[in-house]
Amino acid sequence: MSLLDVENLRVTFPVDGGPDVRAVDGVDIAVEPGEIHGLVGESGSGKSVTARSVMRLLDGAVVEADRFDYRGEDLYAKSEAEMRTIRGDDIGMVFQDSMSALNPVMTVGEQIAEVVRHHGDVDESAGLLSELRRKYVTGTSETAPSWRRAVELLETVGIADPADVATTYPHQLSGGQRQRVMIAQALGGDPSLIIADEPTTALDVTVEAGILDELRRLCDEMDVSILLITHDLGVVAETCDSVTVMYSGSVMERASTEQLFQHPAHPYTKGLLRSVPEGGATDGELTTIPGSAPEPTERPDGCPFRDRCPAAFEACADPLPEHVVDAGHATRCHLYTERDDPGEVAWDADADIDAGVTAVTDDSGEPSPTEVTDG
Ligand SMILES: Nc1ncnc2c1ncn2[C@@H]1O[C@H](COP(=O)(O)OP(=O)(O)OP(=O)(O)O)[C@@H](O)[C@H]1O
Ligand code: NI
Repeated sequence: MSLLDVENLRVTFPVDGGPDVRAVDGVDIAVEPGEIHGLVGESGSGKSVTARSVMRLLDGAVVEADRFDYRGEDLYAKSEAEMRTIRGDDIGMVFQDSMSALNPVMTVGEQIAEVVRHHGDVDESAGLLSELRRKYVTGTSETAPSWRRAVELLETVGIADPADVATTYPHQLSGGQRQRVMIAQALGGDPSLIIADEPTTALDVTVEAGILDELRRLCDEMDVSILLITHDLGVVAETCDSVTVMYSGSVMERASTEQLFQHPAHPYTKGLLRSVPEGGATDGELTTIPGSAPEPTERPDGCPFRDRCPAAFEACADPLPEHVVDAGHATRCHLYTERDDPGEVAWDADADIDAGVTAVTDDSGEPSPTEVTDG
């Protein structure tokens, strides 16, 4: 059973006096126990909205899905009180912006200890008076189990001198250390799933590599699954077991990392892959595909990528089909569907896509759409 299993997720933001914004438009996503699953796509593709829908943190949005199971139970059937326990205890979250996610006037040790106490694994009196004493008089006693656990967690995420660091405030730490503190805090609830939304985007490459290693190690050693959101396929290559590629609110392709890199099926994936240099590391944005993604309100019918796709043809205006490439590997692309007209069956999708993608990245400038409609 998948740890997280979401089918046909649609998220709509009602807009006063304008068309509603359909930020996520039919997304399937599954995270298996013990894996790091990457959610990758350009800015605005709906990655963060998808992640926040798992935490049920989308105020004002209409969230619909055919299935929204976590550990086999419908998350959207839970009460708000049950959700509060799940957030933090069962599902931890790590954000890109550690400075605004952490409390500036509390020591980092205190912030981690608070999550540990909330989780309830430690035997400590937790009455209002002792909370007030901890917060405003002396802070958590350094002999308290929750404090000792906080120091342990800081050590777990690779912080040197954890006992000292625990007594510091967020602004006294580097960006990389703060990211590690947020991971330690997420671990404080002993979660089964950590959702990390671009956790390394603001960091330089060496610090980023250290944190990705840390996530990989936590997944392998601590039995925690991770949904890792990134716009960087280099990060996916280095860190993830499997991956979902999103574009403008839709899933374009799902595969194991190996399948995706060795046999990419969707023209969008192929375009993205061309932005990853040999060796996997990238220095940032995925920019080799000419043009930009449509706003949710200006999405064309059918495949949202068709205006930028070098292999697009008239069927791409029809609703996206799903094509199974291999076990665990699926793509949503009309190039792979059987065509109704028997006169047009000879169809070498790979050649067409490859030709199209080459045309797009050709030095000659403008993309030259491949003629694929005349069979
Ligand atoms: N509260 C909101 N109201 C209206 N539209 C929203 C809201 N939140 C997000 N959107 C829209 O939903 C779409 C998806 O946004 P989302 O933040 O999920 O993208 P993303 O893939 O995480 O991008 P990035 O890489 O920039 O973080 C965007 O077009 C965005 O403008
Ligand atoms: Ni985002």
